[in-house]
Amino acid sequence: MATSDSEFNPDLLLAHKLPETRSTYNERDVAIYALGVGACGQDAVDSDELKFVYHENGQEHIQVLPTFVSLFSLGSLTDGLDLPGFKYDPSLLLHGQQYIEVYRPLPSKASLINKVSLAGLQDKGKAAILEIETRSYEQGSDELLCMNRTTVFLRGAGGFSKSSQPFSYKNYPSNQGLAVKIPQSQPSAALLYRLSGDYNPLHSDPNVAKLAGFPRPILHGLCTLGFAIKAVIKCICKGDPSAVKTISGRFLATVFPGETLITEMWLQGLRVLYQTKVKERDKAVLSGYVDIRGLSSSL
Ligand SMILES: CCCCCCCCCCCCC/C=C/C(=O)SCCNC(=O)CCNC(=O)[C@H](O)C(C)(C)COP(=O)(O)OP(=O)(O)OC[C@H]1O[C@@H](n2cnc3c(N)ncnc32)[C@H](O)[C@@H]1OP(=O)(O)O
Repeated sequence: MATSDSEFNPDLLLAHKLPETRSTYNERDVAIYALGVGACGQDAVDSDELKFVYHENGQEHIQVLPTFVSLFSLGSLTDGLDLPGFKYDPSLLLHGQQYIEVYRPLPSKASLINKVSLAGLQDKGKAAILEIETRSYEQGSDELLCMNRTTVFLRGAGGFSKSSQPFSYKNYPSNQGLAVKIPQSQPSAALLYRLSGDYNPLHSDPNVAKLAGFPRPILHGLCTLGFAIKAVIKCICKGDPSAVKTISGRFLATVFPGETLITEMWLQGLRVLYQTKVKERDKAVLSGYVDIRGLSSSL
């Protein structure tokens, strides 16, 4: 029997090949990103952060925050995806989680090829949870630089399972997942962060935000993640971004630009557990972990 493209069809969906994307960046992009997640926002000569925006002390290259690689997972995808055999409303999409692995120190400029695949789909009844994996290779050397797994929470797209057991697909094993105050994000935080490439109007246009069910534009999840991981690098890694191996984060609640983010962290061996809260509402908005390569002996 023929099925229409909008009817749920797991065979069609899981066989669907997502297009490769390309990312090219330079030191200017790296610095704009760092400013967008608050680097030097409190102190323009902060010795832990100046290296992310400037050739401090004549250093040869600007250093790259590990969360910068999350930008490679966006590519052309922020405009939405046509998925055969699956129907969803892009205006109700929320970023649910981000998982990042960084395999080597990031160059301050590069051209990358991003291989994109569907890593998971789950029916949660009121929503569908879709996971997209992006493996980024340096053009020329074909060396794998990093991997992002992006979870999107598609409100209103659940309830598609055809049997009594909710549909659940994952192509990877499921065992993968001090207190510091960080500055108040500026009311313009989302407008600055979007210059790093996520132009979704949910973060800038009051009318689009209202249609999606929010009183005003909300902050990009990856901006909150960038603020949180920068705090972990400062407090636990002594400012060394190359100490970060893996990052995992789940977006628990929305953040509005201008709210104060507080990140708390706990060290368990080489894993840092962290939680970010909005101070004004005492609400947890992000939690997760960072796996680090080693600890400085003075910690
Ligand atoms: C098909 C389209 C693909 C497009 C391609 C996209 C590729 C890349 C694009 C990336 C995204 C770009 C757009 C960016 C948007 C943003 O940045 S939005 C801002 C950041 N995100 C947020 O602010 C979301 C904050 N979180 C929330 O508002 C809520 O947590 C929630 C997501 C609305 C869920 O809350 P709720 O409805 O109350 O869910 P629950 O009842 O608690 O749980 C139901 C089940 O869902 C699981 N779950 C809950 N939260 C998440 C989550 N964040 N991620 C993943 N899964 C989640 C939860 O465990 C429950 O499951 P079960 O336990 O099995 O029942």
